Parts: sequence; C-alpha cells; structure tokens
Amino acid sequence: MSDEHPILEMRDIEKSFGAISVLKKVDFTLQRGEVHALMGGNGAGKSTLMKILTGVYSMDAGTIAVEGQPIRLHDANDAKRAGIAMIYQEFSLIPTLTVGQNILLNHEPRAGSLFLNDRAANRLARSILEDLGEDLNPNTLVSDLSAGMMQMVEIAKALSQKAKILVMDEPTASLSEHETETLFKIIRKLKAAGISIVYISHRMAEIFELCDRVTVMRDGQIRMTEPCANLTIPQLVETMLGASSASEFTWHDRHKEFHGEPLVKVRGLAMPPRVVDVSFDIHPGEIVGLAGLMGSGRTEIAEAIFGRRTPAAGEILIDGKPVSDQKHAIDSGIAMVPEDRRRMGLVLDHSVQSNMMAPNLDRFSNGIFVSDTNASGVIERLIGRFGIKTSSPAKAARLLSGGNQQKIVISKWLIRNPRLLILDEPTIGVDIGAKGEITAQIRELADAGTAILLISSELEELLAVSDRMLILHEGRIVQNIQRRDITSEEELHHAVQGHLIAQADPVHAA
Ligand SMILES: Nc1ncnc2c1ncn2[C@@H]1O[C@H](COP(=O)(O)OP(=O)(O)OP(=O)(O)O)[C@@H](O)[C@H]1O
Repeated sequence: MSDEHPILEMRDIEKSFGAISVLKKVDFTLQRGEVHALMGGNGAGKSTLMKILTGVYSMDAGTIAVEGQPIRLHDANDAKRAGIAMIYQEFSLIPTLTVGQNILLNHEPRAGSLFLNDRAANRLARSILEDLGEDLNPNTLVSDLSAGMMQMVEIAKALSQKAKILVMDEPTASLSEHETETLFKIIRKLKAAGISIVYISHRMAEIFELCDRVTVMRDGQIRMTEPCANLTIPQLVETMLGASSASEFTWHDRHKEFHGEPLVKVRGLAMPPRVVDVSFDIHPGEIVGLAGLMGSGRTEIAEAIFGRRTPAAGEILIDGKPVSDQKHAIDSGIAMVPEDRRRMGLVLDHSVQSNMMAPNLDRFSNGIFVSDTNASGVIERLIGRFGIKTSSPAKAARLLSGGNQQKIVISKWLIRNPRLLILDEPTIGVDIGAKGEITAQIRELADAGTAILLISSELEELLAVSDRMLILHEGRIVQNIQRRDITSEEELHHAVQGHLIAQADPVHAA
C-alpha cells in the first residue's frame, strides 16, 4: 500500500443518540507510526468516535479510509479485518485460559486446519511477546498475571491478528508506575515498527511524554489537532475546557497539626496473603494518602475499615469501638467511594438523580440536609458544580460517558459530610476540570472535620492533597511521611520507588 496516505482518515463523522448530537462533522487522521492523543472533557465524544472506528457503533454520516482505501464498518469483525484493534483492559481476556490460548482465541481459521493448535499458538505468542521485549511464558494462566501483563497479552493478541491501528482507552488507569514505564517502552517499539496508536488519556504528563500529536474534542467537535511539541499544558487545558481554568492540583500546607484522640485506629491488621501487619491512625480533619502498587492490599485495607471484609487478625476502632460490619460502619459515619465504581457504586439502569440521592435519602427526608433546598435543587447544583454531562437528571446512568458516571459516584458521597471518607482511586477516568473540583472538595471536607483516607496510584494526586502519606509494601506500612517534609515530586518518587519497584511484576519476580 502507498505511504502517501495517512494510515487512517475519518472525515465528517456524525453521530446522534436520539435527538442528541454527540459527534458533529468530526475529522481525525492518523499517520503511520504515530502515537496520537485523543483528549477532551468527560462526555466530549472520544469513546463514541472510537466505537465507530472499531465497528461497535455505526455512524450516521461520514467516511473512513485506511491507507487511502474507503472502508465500511458494519461490525467489529470488519474493523478487525481492516487492521483496527481496541486494546481493552483485562476484562476481555479469559482468566482460566493460558496466555497462548487467549491469543489464539478468535483467530480466523487457517487453510488446512480449522484452528491454530496450542503449540502453534504458543509459538506465535512467544515470538510476538519476544518482539515486544516480554519474556512471558505462553503457558501462564491469565488469572496469574498482573494488570500490566494482561494488557501486554491484549496487545500481543491484536498484533497476532495483524492490527496496524491500535486504540488504547486510558491504558494506564490500572497500572502501577513501573508497569506504566513498561507499557511506554512497548508503545515506542510498536511505533518504530510502523504501528499507529490512538491514545486516550486524561493524564497530561503521559501525553507530553509519549504522543506525537494531540487532538482535542469538546462537545462532539474537534477543537484542535497539533504536534505536542507546539503546546503547553495550560494551552491544552484551555482548549479542552473552553476557558482558562486553573486546576486545583497543587498542594498548599493547611498548617494543621493532628494531635489528640484519633478517629480511626487500625491495629495489627492482617488479611493474608497481601496484608500482613498494618497499623495506623487517622485524626478528624486529616487527609492520609495510602500509596502502594495495585495488588499491594490497599483496597483490602479500605474494605476492612468499611466493614465489608473481616480481617484474619487485628482490629479497627472508630471512636474507640470496633467496626463490626458495613451497616455499623455506615452508621458510624464512614463512607467509601469504591475503585470499581461501575459495579459497586452505581445502579446503571437508575437515573442520575436517583443514584445521587441513594446514600442521602435520610438527609433529604428529615430535612437536616441543606436547609432551604429540596432534592432536585441540590442535585442540579451538584451536576453543575462537577460538570456532569447529562441532558437531564432523569437520564439513565448507563447512557452517560464513563467519566461522568465516575463523577456521580464521587459527588454523591462528597455531599454527605461523612466523618471518615475513604476514596479509592477517585480521579481515574475523570477529566482535568473535575479532578481540580474533586481535590478542592476533599480539602473542604477535611477543613470541616472529615477524616480522609485517599488511595491513589498517582503520586501527583497524593502530593496534591495529603497531609501525610503511608507507603505500603509487602503487607506492611514501611514509611509514614509528612507531606510538608517533601519538597518536590522527585523526592517522593525517591522515597517510594525503591519499595514499589521491588514488588512490581509478580510474574517476572516469580
Ligand atoms: N448509547 C448511548 N446512548 C445515549 N447517549 C450516549 C450513548 N453513548 C454515549 N452517549 C452520550 O454521548 C456523549 C459522549 O460520550 P462519550 O462516551 O463518547 O464521551 P467520552 O469523551 O469518551 O467521555 P469520558 O472521558 O467520560 O469517557 C455523552 O454525553 C454520553 O452521554
């Protein structure tokens, strides 16, 4: 095929859902070997555009050409045949099958034999993984892999199907720092091999580190396509949000000392195999960040405090009394925003409004909530404050973009004024405007006396709001760092990196 044409040209793409126009004459091009960032606020239309490209949705109008040849995409198989692949996170792999078998799945039958056999699949898997620089045994069960390795298998699977265009939607959302570095190395290799990548992310630093060009969408339209080298972060944020909006993502010392009786006391907590012996306190009004890798036991600790998990040993005391179960935890004023918000935090078929009201019904009904307001007034203000993009509060939550679903779950707990709020990865998938808003809300709550336990894989986020940071490693708290003792992000990287890298990559370490 000729090199004169871009590998991909999408022209005048239009898409409406009912009366709502979600894509308006969108143009998007991708060059061979390019890593092209697709950015935009929650609900801007990024996923919809990529679902059209991967054959999941059909477009209402427009044209798509691959290497100059017009193509028609009726379903996902058409996209696959055109060399277009979406890299899903772990969810699309079958955990009970091996790496080789997963790569073999969905392969078109070859001449002579109906399917590739296991040995052939393993050979293919091994050679692709070696090309990617990954020394992973194809006989390994997928359920034994870390999130990062699963993603690697997804990429290998796409390459085995001769994909030329890879779409990655927030690929680092569930990766540790170390796994992210590995992914970036692989993306650079793919690029050098002429593979083209559409890279969706809300993380600015990644875009500037990795991408050649960036396209910004807002309200279903393309607002800008530029080489990253010509841009600064503030310019990018302004184009995305439509106005200069200072993000509240910088730390300021709250000049508070936390002495006296803690609200939460965790003592000798053990939940084998991950949590061995964990003890810490949180005082009213204190923001404590918990750092550690995915799989280091952070979520288990959070769930134990929330009464959702029974520890094998140790105790958790709120106001000096042990937490017995989740009902008791909620009655004691503990709230938790779970990491897996789509599954645990939302009823997808219910409306935006009923989802937001669910944990707050008591407040709406007995009138101690916000004095002069009724529920819908409060909900509408929240929708405005968090920039939740929905045509109406009555819309079903499932029809909102991923980032907007996240905002619903977070906002409904933030308005509750809990005594202890546990936030597990609160800003994954959330756009930069809302990140600033969530950060500001966390501070406001803490200033009013709420104790906060913040779990985050993003050091930047921990640094922005924590008063104190706990580093979790091999089931124990190995460091307890006062935020004000850290003068730069690099310093925290140095402080935590030794521990984090040592425990990364469980498969390789085994
Ligand atoms: N199946 C659907 N039915 C109705 N509306 C939909 C549907 N899918 C998406 N939308 C709407 O289309 C708009 C664009 O959503 P899309 O998922 O493309 O946004 P996005 O840019 O990917 O956002 P995010 O960063 O939050 O993932 C949103 O307002 C969303 O509510």
